[in-house]
Amino acid sequence: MKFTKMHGAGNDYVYVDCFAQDPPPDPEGLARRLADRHTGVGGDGLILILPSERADAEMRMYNADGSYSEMCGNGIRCVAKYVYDHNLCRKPRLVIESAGKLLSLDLTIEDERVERVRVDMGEPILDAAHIPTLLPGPMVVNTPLDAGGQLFAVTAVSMGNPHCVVFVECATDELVLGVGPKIEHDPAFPNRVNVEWVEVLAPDRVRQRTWERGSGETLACGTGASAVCVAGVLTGRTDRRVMVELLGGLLELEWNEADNHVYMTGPAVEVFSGEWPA
Ligand SMILES: N[C@H](CCC[C@H](N)C(=O)O)C(=O)O
Repeated sequence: MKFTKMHGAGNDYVYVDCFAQDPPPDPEGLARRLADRHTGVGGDGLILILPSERADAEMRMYNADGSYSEMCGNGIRCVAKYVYDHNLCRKPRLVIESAGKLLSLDLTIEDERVERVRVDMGEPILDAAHIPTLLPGPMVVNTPLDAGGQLFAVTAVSMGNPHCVVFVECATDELVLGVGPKIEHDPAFPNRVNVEWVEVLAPDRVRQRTWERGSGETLACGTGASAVCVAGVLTGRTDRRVMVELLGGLLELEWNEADNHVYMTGPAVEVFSGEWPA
């Protein structure tokens, strides 16, 4: 099986082009094997690129633990790059399907290759029941959550996948790596949850570390940065346009007031290709 390693701001996945080969029969198990950074290719998970009847391509994303995710922001930028650069569809605007949702992406092309992508992430989902979370609604904004014996004010946002945003003075390892997994598995989040730890540097700039559902700490999380942008506005901490500093790079986010859509702009990089024994 041929694969391509790509990353968006350091959030790296193993991509399998299913235009050219059949989808793997056990993507969950394959994701676990491929993601292992010692015995596999190494990555935060597996992303399948498939033909679609409704869009230019379909993305199906699996975390490092094999769990399926409805959406992946850094991943969809790389899917767009792969589709364009590998001549599956050479248009400067692509439509990609993920979990039944159609997303449109605008490509920045230099020397015939995609360098950066602007993704229309659609509208954030704020209704507690649809995050989903058992925390009291209708929306979860600065809501107290006891995790690891500490009380945090959390804001819950779904971008198709669930996020719990926590604004802190300093995103320490104790919080990110210690409390992160406790919140990921907290019964308040029936489908588990991605956890963003955010330092506000200025109304238009934040620093984010992410404990991801199913993958642990990643160098960047695109849907997470989208959730952070929304949570910053809801809690009065940031403007609607914000630069998000992540361990692996910078993402530009906007929660547009006119159409209520979140727009994310960032890089997409192809690292290498290889063969994996069938
Ligand atoms: N771990 C996430 C999926 C990957 C999201 C992240 N890598 C991104 O760029 O959005 C989840 O289970 O919802």
